Amino acid sequence: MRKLEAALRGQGLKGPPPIFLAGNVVEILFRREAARNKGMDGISHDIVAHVSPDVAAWSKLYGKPYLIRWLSEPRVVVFDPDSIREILSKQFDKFEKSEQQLEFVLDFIGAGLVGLNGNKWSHHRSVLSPAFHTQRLKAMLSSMTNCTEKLVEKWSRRVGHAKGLETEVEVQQDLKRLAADVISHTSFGSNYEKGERVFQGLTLLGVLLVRCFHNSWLPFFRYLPTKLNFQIWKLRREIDGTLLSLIRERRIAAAKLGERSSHPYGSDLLGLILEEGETGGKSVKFPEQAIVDECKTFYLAGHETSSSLLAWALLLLATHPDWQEKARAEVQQHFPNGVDDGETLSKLKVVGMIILETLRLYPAAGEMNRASSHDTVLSNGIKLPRGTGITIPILSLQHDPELWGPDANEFRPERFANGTTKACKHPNAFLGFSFGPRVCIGQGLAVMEAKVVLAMLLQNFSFRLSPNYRHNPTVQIVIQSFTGIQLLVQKI
Ligand code: HEM
Repeated sequence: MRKLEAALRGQGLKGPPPIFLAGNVVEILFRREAARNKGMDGISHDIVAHVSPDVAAWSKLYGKPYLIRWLSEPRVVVFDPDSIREILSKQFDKFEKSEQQLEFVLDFIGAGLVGLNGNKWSHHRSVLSPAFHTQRLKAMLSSMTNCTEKLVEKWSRRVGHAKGLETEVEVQQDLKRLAADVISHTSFGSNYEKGERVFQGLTLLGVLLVRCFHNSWLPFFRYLPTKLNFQIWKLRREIDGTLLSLIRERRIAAAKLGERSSHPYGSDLLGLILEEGETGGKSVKFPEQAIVDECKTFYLAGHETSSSLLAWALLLLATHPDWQEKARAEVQQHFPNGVDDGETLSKLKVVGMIILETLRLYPAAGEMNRASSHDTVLSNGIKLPRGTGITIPILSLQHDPELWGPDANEFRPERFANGTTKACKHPNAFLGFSFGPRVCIGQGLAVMEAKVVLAMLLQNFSFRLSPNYRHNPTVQIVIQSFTGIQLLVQKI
């Protein structure tokens, strides 16, 4: 690693001085925590220096790109969209996720799509992709509307029906519950209650693993027989056991149904994966543990990301009443009687632009990491020896005035009127769902969910900002508001 770092510094890359074992991790966490504890003055979408103060300060001090050390891994923080396109797409086969980057993911959800590289990754991706095709997702519309209906009822009870009545609601927490409900239903259909138990277990596991991560510069800490580790191991066994029993029940039910049904395993995500894994004509069968790990992956990748998007979208609509009105008018035009048709969702252009602009200003994933798996040269001349870590600072890139113009920190959904590639000076500067072969596999599901939820909420309520709201976006797995999002909600 020392040789590798010397080779990077030899090319003129500079960065903050690392400390023994921890590299720059402690300073990054410390800076982010200090910003979070301080909060922001007023509502501004110019949030890079607040959410990623390390990136804002070090890119000014050391230039772009700059060099950090994550524990023992030297990482280049890359800002230039051409280099990012090479890493994610053009030279895709030369970049993967390093063991160090994946340690937490593998401990948490095992070897699913997010945590795999190489041939294993491409096998999983080809088995899973058909489950996310638009036509199959449309079958999930009623799951999404049913879950959202429960939230509409809950808020209606709280707000009351009389005209002019307005109540403060902390929407972020409720939207997290809604997104968990949606992912439980879309993943497990009628077995969603068992699915919910799994997801509650995963939430606790995440908390325990973060505690464990704080000691991760002690070598082998994860393997020591500590009380914390025993708790983690037990919980992991329970979660996997529940998922395995679900899979076996489905297999028995499918064997009974035989050819009498077009989707004998069920038409939720679990059923579709089982169907593809068993009968999709793939040469290598999908083992049970792989399915277990993919179910956990959907939860990790699809829960907090979706709720982050929804919560920020409501905040932005509450603070931009003109866009709230435009979006509501569009929803009322295309869905006069509730959200009842998956085909028509594609007509929600304004809502679609609002979703993209929300993800640009408040991307759920604030950064992505890779490592070079071969000695590689980027077209700007930077040599990346094998094993070099790479950070792509999505948040910073999506707020860069040089790419997005002087209004980069303003909410202007119309910039997406002609799609993501025409929204700014570089066709690949929007990274909300990433791009290239590892583009978010759940993008279609996430956008469909966001459209359904926003449409139903706009049909039923109007939103204004509560004076109790304090703007404090921060990274806690995803970018979310540290103290929730308080809105004044009125029934319409
Ligand atoms: C607003 C919601 C979402 C956002 C913003 C989002 C964003 C992203 C991003 C940026 C990546 C690339 C990460 C990387 O390469 O390091 C990704 C990958 C992924 N996402 Fe999403 N995601 C969302 C919803 C979902 C949903 C609902 C699911 C599934 C149910 C999902 C499943 C995945 C998976 C499995 C990957 C890994 C793909 C691979 O490596 O082949 N995501 N997502």
